[in-house]
Amino acid sequence: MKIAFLGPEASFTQLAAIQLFPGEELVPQPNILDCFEAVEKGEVENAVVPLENSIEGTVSMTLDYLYKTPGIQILAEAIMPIAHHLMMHPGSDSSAIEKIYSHPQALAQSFHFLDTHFKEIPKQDFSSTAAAAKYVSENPDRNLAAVANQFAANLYGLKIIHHNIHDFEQNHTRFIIISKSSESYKNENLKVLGEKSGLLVTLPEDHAGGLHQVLSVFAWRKMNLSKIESRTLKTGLGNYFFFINVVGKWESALHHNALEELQALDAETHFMGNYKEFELKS
Ligand SMILES: O=C(O)C(=O)C[C@]1(C(=O)O)C=C[C@@H](O)C=C1
Repeated sequence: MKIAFLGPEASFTQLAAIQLFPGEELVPQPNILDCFEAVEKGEVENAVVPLENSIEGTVSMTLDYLYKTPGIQILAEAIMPIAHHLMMHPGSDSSAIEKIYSHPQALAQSFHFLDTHFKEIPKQDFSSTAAAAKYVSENPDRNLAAVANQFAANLYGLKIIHHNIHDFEQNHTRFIIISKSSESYKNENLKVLGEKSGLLVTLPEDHAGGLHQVLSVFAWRKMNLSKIESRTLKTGLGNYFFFINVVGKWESALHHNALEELQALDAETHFMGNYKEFELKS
């Protein structure tokens, strides 16, 4: 089985993919869009992408492509502890850092540390923490630094100059397995933390109480929502879709006619799947 992941090697997403698909062929992708396209084109069976972080919140590119890519299902979620370190080429001068590179999520999760200690040093977004580490290792003649994990430091031969620079100790990222199939994902080696369903809902034309109507579909059925997040449709200010998580198993008739009721409200609804949440090691 081929699995796409946000690469290159030693990205946090790869660390998640290795635990989710031990022994399978992992195919690194330059960015999150490429992961979705690889699944959509059938180049791979599944992909692992980051969805949300406990410090910085949702990875907006993932949410956007969940909405935009037709026929995508979520097969599972996986929660992994995240530790960011600041690293440089061993021969570089850590007192004269020229620029700090990393994924925007990693820079944001380490914002206070970087603003306190390296306020004047320019930061630059990269497609992943591992890509930033790889770039720093390929430019030993400049005093560059990357925010990445221990595996990236080892793989790309970088020296960690500051450990655990993420601003909050409890730092976890939620990854999802995306696929065009809806077959259930199982992994006996991972602890199951819970179960939920994901829905993407676009409200009927903007009218007072529209969101209330949508939420009431869940409320009177006593469907517990663990997340509801609005995200711009990019069709103009104030136009949103909502990503909604319903806790627990997606029961039979009761929950299914919730989808019919949402459609009846002209709330465009995509059911992304009923899936388990697994615990990963860092
Ligand atoms: O850049 C990486 O290494 C990734 O796997 C992406 C990502 C993310 O987008 O959230 C994954 C975990 C961390 O939160 C930091 C970055």
